This record gives sequence, structure tokens and C-alpha cells, in this order.
Amino acid sequence: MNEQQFIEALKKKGIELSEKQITQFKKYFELLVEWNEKMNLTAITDLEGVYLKHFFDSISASFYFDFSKVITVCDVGAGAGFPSIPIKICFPHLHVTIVDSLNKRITFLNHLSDELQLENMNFVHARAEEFGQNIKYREQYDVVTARAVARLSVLSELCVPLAKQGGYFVALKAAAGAEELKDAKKALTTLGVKLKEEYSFKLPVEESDRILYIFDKIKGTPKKYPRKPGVPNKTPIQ
Ligand SMILES: C[S@@+](CC[C@H](N)C(=O)[O-])C[C@H]1O[C@@H](n2cnc3c(N)ncnc32)[C@H](O)[C@@H]1O
Repeated sequence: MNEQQFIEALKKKGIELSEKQITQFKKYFELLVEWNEKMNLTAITDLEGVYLKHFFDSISASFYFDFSKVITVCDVGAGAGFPSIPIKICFPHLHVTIVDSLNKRITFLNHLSDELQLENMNFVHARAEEFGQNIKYREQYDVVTARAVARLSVLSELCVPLAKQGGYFVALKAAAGAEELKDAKKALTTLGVKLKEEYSFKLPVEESDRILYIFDKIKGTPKKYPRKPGVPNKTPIQ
């Protein structure tokens, strides 16, 4: 998907990018490729791949979940900024917190955010399970997002404690998400979340399967979260 196809595809979905936003995506691509030479950010570095598999794929969550109705977003394990930075570019009113356990990626994101002149961004170097235990951050976000971080059973333990009561947990998944959902049923019930909506669709061009899960965090759910949730990445914090 080249830049023009990206602009057209978003327009069809009701997102009309301004010149400023088009330039922000261009700069994002350039910085991603430049920094990827110094540190491992992504295996996808060709323009068409980045616009499709990172930018468009991230924004596809907003075709089903209305980000214009929320303010605070926490993106768990965003790596090089996915899905929250492309979403933030399209919905500039959002206040976005990214938590990632790899400090090099946080350094990249701080630089990226300055270069793109993004406002109301907060980057935190931490494990989500520890971040979520901090009373300052726990149950603070309207919506918690994650893509390609862990299986749903573990991911829900990382993300749900951060969502406000009455807020949402939005998981961007590939086809394997369906199996993961079955395994995660118990964890989701314990955490007090309910599957609100589920959308299966295909990423254009390569026609690969995607599933978007939107979970509701029910008001009045138990405040007791597992003290030691499963940790997907056993390596020491870096
Ligand atoms: C495979 S990458 C995916 C990055 C991005 N979400 C994407 O879709 O391209 C997984 C990211 O999650 C981070 N991560 C893994 N476990 C984590 C945890 N427990 N808390 C915070 N970040 C975590 C890793 O450092 C890495 O940047």
C-alpha cells in the first residue's frame, strides 16, 4: 500500500487526512527506518509494508471502536508505537500513554513524538503488570489497547487493571485470536470484563485475517487483580 492508496483507503473509512497528518506519517516512516538501523524496532522496513502492516493495520481498530468518544488511551507493549501512534495522528485529541518494558523503544518513541510534535503523550519504561499495580495508573484509562504482545489470557491480565471501570480493553489480533479467546474465558471473567463486540476482517492487499476484540470493563467489578499475572517476556527489564 503506497502513500496515496493509504490516504484513499482511510478516506473511504471516513478519515480524511490533513497535509499535516500526511507529513507526520511520512516522517514516522523515515524515522522508523532510520532508527531501525541502530536498534531492532521492526522487521518491516519497505514503505508499502509499513503503510499497510503498521499504519493501516493499527488504524483499522478505529473503524470499529470510536476513538473520538474517548480521551485517555494506554497502549501496552507498543514497541515502535503500534497501534497507538497511528491512531493518535488520526485522532489528535487523544492523551496517550505507552508502556513498554524495552527502554530502547521508549527512547525512540520520545524522539518520534518530539519530531512529529505530538501533544499529550507519556512514555513509560515498565512492565505493564507492575505499572498496573501502581495506584496512580490503575483504572485510569478510558481504553487500553494492545497488538502483538501476548496471548489474550496473559494480555488481559496486563491490560484490564489499567482500564477505568466502565472503560474498554481493545485487543488487535490475527486469526489465532479465536483460539486465544477460548483459553482466556476464565481470566476475563475473573477480571470482570465482558466481550462487547468482535469484528473479523481482512487487511487489504495481502488479505490476511484480523480480529478486533472490544471488551467492556463492567462497573463495580472486583478491584482485586492478580498480584503476579503471567509474564509473557521472561527476560530482565531492559
Ligand atoms: C512483538 S512487540 C509488538 C509491538 C507493537 N505492539 C506492534 O504491534 O508492533 C511486543 C512489545 O511488547 C513489549 N512487552 C512485552 N511484554 C511486556 C510487558 N509485560 N510489559 C510491557 N511491555 C511488554 C516488548 O518490549 C515489545 O516492545
